[in-house]
Amino acid sequence: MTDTTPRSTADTEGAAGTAGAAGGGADAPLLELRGVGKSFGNIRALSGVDLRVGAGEVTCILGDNGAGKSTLIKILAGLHAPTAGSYRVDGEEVAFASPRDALDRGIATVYQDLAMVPLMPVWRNFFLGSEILRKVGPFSRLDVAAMRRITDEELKKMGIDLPDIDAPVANLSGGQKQVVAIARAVYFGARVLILDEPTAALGVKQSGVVLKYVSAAREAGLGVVFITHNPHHAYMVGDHFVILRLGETELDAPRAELTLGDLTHHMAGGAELDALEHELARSEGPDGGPAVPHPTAPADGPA
Ligand SMILES: Nc1ncnc2c1ncn2[C@@H]1O[C@H](COP(=O)(O)OP(=O)(O)OP(=O)(O)O)[C@@H](O)[C@H]1O
Repeated sequence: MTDTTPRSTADTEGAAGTAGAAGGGADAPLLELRGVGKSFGNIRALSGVDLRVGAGEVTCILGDNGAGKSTLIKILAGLHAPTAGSYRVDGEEVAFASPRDALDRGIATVYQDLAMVPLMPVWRNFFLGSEILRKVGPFSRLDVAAMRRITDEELKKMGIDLPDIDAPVANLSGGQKQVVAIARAVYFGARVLILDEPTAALGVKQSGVVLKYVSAAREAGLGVVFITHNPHHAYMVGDHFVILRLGETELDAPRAELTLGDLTHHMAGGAELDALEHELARSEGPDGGPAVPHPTAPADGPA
């Protein structure tokens, strides 16, 4: 199931070079966290988290509110430094000082707000912050033709056919916006895509569109970290699953060891849910009826 083929010769050389230098070995994962923790003063947001993300692999991080997902993303993206454990890229330990450092190593994060300017055209958003310029006499001008052409080509490469790349991004559906953001990250050299709940605000059909491109990114050999609340979405594309609860790893398993039912059960509370079921079963009477009458049950005897 897992394809560890690097995307390009450049990737192979880069990965092998740094991994070799750090003693990580040629088969070092793209990303690896070992025993990572993060505290904010007395608040421990994450503790003892391990994570490995390989090329051509989708690792899903699931968890309820407050589980530590955002903190984990921020560590991976170079926004937070971990307060415990180690972070390795291509087998080499890193200490990112900023998201720019992470981007330079090919780690791109697509946040829920997508960092797009709604009223600007699709192509302009595609190149936002990395515009192509051309010299006109002593001046530099935006090379609109080149940016339009590349945007169109890159979207088509990912199988995205937008009717009009001159339309403002605000006109796109939520799913299309996510997909444009993914294509943009891939074009600018992402080897690892971190997707922050990309389907959270979407309906079934639009979620399907996004999940299709998560798969496409995997097929292109990228490592994908897919953060979600939704076990159904995770199971459709995931190769590996990590569930966080209150900052700790509750489950860490490859797809082969887990059914969708298991994943849903764990997300719904796992052991806590079992204990609740057990308690509810115990409150049933010997004949299977409730030992304590249900509040809406009619009282015995004359009214
Ligand atoms: N900058 C911060 N300062 C103090 N506490 C923080 C900070 N960031 C996160 N926390 C705490 O760390 C814990 C984990 O938060 P985090 O936002 O990572 O969870 P989450 O899984 O992303 O939740 P949600 O799905 O609700 O966004 C929470 O208890 C939160 O209050």
